[in-house]
Amino acid sequence: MKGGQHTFQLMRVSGSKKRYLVFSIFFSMLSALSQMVPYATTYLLLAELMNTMTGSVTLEYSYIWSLVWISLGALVLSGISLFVGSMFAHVAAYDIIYHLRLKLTQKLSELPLGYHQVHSKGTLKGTVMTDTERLEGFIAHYLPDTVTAILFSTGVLTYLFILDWRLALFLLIPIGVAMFFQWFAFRNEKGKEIIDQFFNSIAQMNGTIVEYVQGLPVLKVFNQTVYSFQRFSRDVQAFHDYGKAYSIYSIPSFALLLVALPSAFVFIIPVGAILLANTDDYSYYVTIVFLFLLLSNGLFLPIYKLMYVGSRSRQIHKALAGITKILNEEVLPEGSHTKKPNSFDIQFDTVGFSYENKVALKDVSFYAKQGTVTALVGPSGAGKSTVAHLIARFWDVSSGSIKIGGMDVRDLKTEALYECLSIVFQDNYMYSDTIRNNIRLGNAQASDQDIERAAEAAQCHTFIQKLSDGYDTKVGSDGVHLSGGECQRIAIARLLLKDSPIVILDEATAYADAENELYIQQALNILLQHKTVLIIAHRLPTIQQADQIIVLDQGEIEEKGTHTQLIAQEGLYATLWRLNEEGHKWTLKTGKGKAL
Ligand SMILES: Nc1ncnc2c1ncn2[C@@H]1O[C@H](COP(=O)(O)OP(=O)(O)OP(=O)(O)O)[C@@H](O)[C@H]1O
Repeated sequence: MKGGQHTFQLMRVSGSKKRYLVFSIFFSMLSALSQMVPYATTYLLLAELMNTMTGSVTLEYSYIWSLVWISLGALVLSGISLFVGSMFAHVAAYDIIYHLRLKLTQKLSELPLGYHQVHSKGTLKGTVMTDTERLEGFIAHYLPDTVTAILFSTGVLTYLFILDWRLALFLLIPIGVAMFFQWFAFRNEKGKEIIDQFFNSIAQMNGTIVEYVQGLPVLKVFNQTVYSFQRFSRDVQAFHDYGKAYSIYSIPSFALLLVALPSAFVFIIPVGAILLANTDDYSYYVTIVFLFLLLSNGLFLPIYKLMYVGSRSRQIHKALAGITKILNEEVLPEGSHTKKPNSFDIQFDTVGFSYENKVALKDVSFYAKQGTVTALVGPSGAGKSTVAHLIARFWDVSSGSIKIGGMDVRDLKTEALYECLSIVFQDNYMYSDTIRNNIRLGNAQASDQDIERAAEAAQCHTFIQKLSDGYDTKVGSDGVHLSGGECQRIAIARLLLKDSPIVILDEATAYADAENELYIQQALNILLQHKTVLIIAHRLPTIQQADQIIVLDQGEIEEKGTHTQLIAQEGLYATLWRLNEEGHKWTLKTGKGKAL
């Protein structure tokens, strides 16, 4: 049975203990066995009554009462075991989900940063939260039901075959037909495709919902409604269409199941009548026909539950596939050097790199001396960010090598590499925590004085002090809202605390307003002192003083030199510089063509 395979696969994957699950299975089995007892006692009771009616024995009330008490005791035991089994199943489920979520988040933190750039946060969140929740439901609710249903129905059917195989065969006809159609509906290629499309549409919608919420401010500014957000409405529509298709597809087989399962008596009564008409042992057949009628009804619920679990199995299979895909994702090989290099110059040696099917860098070689500033410029898509990201091992180079202090970045342990460098992005993430703790991320050992000193140097001390709780003010969803420039300066304070010898600036001041840009520049000047700096900037005046400017075009180095040398060369850089200057002269015009 797929459910059992899934559960044990889950336990293997999550590394959780088998104990709770074994207890759960044990008590579910005990419950199933106890459920069968009242049917056996009913059979004995009927047999006793028939024997009394035919005059072969006299009715013994003490025997009848003992059967009644055994039935009641078995029902109570069944209820208690079901409860205990279900409790253990819940504990097992939460234990597995707990370990699975830990493993997933651990794995996500081990995956290269490039992985997170290309995978939607919504889809990852869907796998870590929704898929694991689905598994929780499966283990906690369906597993005890499945164990009980399988044991009960096979036990009862075997017993009925022993009593009379002819009646048992006729009892099996409606059950078999219903089970076959149900199985066929969910196991054939069309069924699998419809179920896959439905669950893929849920995952897709999860991804776009997160994106939609993140992009809401932009949508509002442009006065857009949900329906104009094409991807979102398209995904919601797809979910609706596939959900409808899934329901339409699955309803007939479920309807058949609901009609066929309780209709076994239609077969048992005529076959029973024929058997009664042709037997000498009348009282025996009256007893078992009665028992068959009783049990055909008793089998309905467990078989219905089994079929229901079967119909969910593909969903569980998909959730498990999503989880194992992340867990099996390849991490970059870990280097063996635990200590950071002794020096911090950066050397690119004929570096080539391709994204899945796109060449981004070809034969890129340059040397950035320790303590100097290297600027990367070039048209959009030239490969500037790729160069910066490769130093931080967002991915590994396809060919050539990148060395820090003469040591290949692939040979450094992740901690050693990230001790060497810091990256300042355009957008800086603030955790839902106090400002103090957000800055302390740069160095967990930093004292409050260190934090304030860093904040002062990063030009954010003054505005932090003006906040209601100063450094203890919470930021994020349930705290104050900070402007992009303020977040940027807090991020710089964080990096000042970290004090890494290499700093990469990726369009760090691109969106800052004039006042913030001045503050950020001042903060950066302090951060960058005596560091090896790699800076990507579209606004060329900001990198005019760089020790070396590397001009990239279509993944290749076009020119290299200082600002003066490159202007003199009159190549691509000189053209970009001219365009930049013209851009600065650009002013908004009024409707009448006058400059504002
Ligand atoms: N994750 C990715 N998957 C596939 N292709 C990518 C990916 N990231 C970048 N590229 C492609 O690689 C090339 C180089 O991209 P890169 O971001 O390095 O350029 P850039 O010079 O930094 O551009 P910009 O100035 O616009 O930020 C581009 O053609 C881009 O489309």
